[in-house]
Amino acid sequence: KPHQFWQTQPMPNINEMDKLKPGPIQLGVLAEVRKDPFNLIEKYEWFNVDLRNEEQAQQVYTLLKENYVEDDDNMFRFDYSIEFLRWALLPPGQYADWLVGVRVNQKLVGFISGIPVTLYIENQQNKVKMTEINFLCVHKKIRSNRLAPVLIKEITRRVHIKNMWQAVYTAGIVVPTPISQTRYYHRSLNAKKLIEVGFSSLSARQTISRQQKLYKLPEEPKTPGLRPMKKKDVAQVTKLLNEYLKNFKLYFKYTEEEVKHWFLPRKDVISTYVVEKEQGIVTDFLSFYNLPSQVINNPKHTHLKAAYSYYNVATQTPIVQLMYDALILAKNEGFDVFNALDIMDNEKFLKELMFCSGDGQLNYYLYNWKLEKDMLKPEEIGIVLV
Ligand SMILES: COc1cccc(CC(=N)NC(=O)c2cccnc2OC2CCNCC2)c1
Repeated sequence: KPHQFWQTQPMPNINEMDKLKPGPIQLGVLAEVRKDPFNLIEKYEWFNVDLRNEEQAQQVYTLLKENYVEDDDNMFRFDYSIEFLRWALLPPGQYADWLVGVRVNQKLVGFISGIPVTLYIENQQNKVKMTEINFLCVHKKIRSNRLAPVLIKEITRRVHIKNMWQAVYTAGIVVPTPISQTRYYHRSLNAKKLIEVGFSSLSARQTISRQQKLYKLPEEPKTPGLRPMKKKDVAQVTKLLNEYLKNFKLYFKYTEEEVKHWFLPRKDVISTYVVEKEQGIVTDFLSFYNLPSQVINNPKHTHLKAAYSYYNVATQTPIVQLMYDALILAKNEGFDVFNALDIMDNEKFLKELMFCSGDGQLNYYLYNWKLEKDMLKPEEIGIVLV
């Protein structure tokens, strides 16, 4: 039924692709935006989640832990921590009513989030203030009550009220109309565990010890001057990042405030390492975020520890060497696997560093915007969603 709902939304559908001109599909009229929330079915009520409140944060954590995205074989489910959710959903400029919950008898049964972003689309002229949507989740027990479309419409209304008319989001499923279909790759760090949890499998000729040898990594990174990012690096990292992202057709521009929020290391959430040369010059940096998955039923392991490639900028260090060091650092931080999409320059290191392609794809979506061409290639995507 998704297509029924999505046909009602300002997303280009196949046959009208060619006659729309690039830019907003529908022009928003602030005066016409509904001032009151959409109606909910009996006993359901809207609830703005305050993630700073421990109890409310616990409610979101538990809803996601038990009901959020699973892999295609329903063997793993994302298990975002509370500290991760605070990082992801309380960035500078956040709006209190963009963390949208639905409750029944004080229990959280539905959620959707938005954060304010400024997205550059296909060139410097199209600098669009919009929302990044994430964490759409409805409790398994009340699926097909058509709650998801209401959550989407309600957060759309709350974004429109702020005079913003576009959104960016990702999804594993294909609904009208992806702007890019990216593929995900994973690099084994702990071969034995990946086999024990069923993430990897052995072919006839492979053995666990052969796999461990194949994916073995040095104890320490190779690049001289590689160290955890500190506050004093913020200005240089901001310059490096903004300069690098201009190479792509879809990217955010970061203030120093935003770089502080998104890149300063947070234990068990985000790891960022910089390469510092003589006189304190920072020439490169790498970053990855911590998103464990619950192993749904496994006698030996409850979780898969996964690091996800975030933003990596290599101006002096070869990208393959920088990412090889990322693998070593992630291994030393205790991760079992390192995941990456084939976006930005990732193709340059995926094969050489022995990443295997995953069985699914991650689709990028832009709400209410027609691109010059219908799709962007993955290597033209310069944004990473968590
Ligand atoms: C291994 O445990 C999993 C638990 C749930 C889903 C998946 C497969 C999957 N859907 N993976 C991704 O979407 C993915 C693969 C590589 C890099 N980033 C990704 O997703 C990120 C970005 C989008 N929001 C979720 C996290 C795997």
